[in-house]
Amino acid sequence: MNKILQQKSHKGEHRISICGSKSESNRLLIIQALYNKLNIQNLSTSDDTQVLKAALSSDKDLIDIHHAGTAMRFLTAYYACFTIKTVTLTGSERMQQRPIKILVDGLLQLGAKIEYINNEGYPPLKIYPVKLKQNKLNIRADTSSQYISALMLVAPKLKEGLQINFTSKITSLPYLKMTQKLMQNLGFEINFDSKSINIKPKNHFETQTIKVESDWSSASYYYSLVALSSDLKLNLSTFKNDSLQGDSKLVDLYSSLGVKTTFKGDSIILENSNKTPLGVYSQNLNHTPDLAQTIAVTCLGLGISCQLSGLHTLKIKETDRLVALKNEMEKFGASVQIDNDHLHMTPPKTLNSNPTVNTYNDHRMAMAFAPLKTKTNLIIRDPEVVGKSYPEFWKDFENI
Ligand SMILES: O=C(O)C1=C[C@@H](OP(=O)(O)O)[C@@H](O)[C@H](O)C1
Ligand SMILES: C=C(OP(=O)(O)O)C(=O)O
Repeated sequence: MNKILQQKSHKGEHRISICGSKSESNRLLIIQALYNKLNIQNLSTSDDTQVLKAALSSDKDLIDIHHAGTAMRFLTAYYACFTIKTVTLTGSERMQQRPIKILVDGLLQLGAKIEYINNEGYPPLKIYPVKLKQNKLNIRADTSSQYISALMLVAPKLKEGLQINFTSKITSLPYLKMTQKLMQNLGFEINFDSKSINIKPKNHFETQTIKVESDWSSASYYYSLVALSSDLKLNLSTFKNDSLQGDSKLVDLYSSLGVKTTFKGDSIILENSNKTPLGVYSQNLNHTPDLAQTIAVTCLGLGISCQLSGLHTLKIKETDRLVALKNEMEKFGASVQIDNDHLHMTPPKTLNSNPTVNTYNDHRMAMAFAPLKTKTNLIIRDPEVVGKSYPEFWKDFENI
């Protein structure tokens, strides 16, 4: 199948079919588990989706979700509200360093019973079956939007729905909008303003079929590749103009990095516009945190400086992505300064040509650096990490 999809067509375009969005898929799997009446097409093939799917159909007392952040957060809310037996929820060594206290405290306000097994504030968690008593909670939204999405997804199945009040600014906002729109498309009632979200209970759910759009975050590596290759034309499917995914902002973000996007049917065509970017590339990426690595590496390959902000969530992801980016971009000769929320990169005059890039168990480190293969002879360590979100990545990439 991939062979056919990836053939170079007669128009000189390389065609790639990217699997369904992992964020959309994982949200839909929770709704499917709660209502049993949802057919999902084009489900993500990512490891993160597969572990969530397996967990939701498991009757074991110990659930291990490996590196999957959304699975950890969504299942914490799911079990805290609906489990009928005590469950231990754990993950990889890194997952046990990724904070979850904000979500757990929110659930405790509803009357949930959750204990930390090792370190307070971090997985693994022991979650007990209880009857919840409250339908309102106050929660910070500035650390990870996943905590809020987790609560939104379980809310309509709670007897009285849920009122979520924010006690801080919201980070990664488009991911909350994705949860909201996806749920509204399925018929759930949600009111969302800058201070709160109110979700009405819903018991009756008609059988529905929904098709997951392909993953825009995965598409970012092809945007980078096109930005770094003057004569490459790619056809990526299946994408739409009115995406639920905030990372569709790639279209704008890369237009000033020399990539033109054309929507054609259910595909996007990417071409190098041959408009060389000028000066320093400055962006606040708070709405698109998963694109930070791709964009920083594109700028390095293009030989332009970047000043990226809005990055404070990067240090609690698969690895501390700010440190990882600094370490690895410096191997190419770049000068990189980071603080809690920023990354400033000045490229070298000439890229070092043989660095070995470490990937820190982070799929996005491997995929973000891959397009530099057009400019250097880099080696990427542990390339199989890409399975977390895009298991077919190397096959698709090498075919181009
Ligand atoms: O809800 C989601 O599907 C996601 C939200 C984001 O996390 P944060 O809200 O923690 O930034 C993003 O980085 C992650 O890859 C997926
Ligand atoms: C941060 C990510 O995933 P998660 O938080 O779900 O592990 C990601 O895919 O870049």
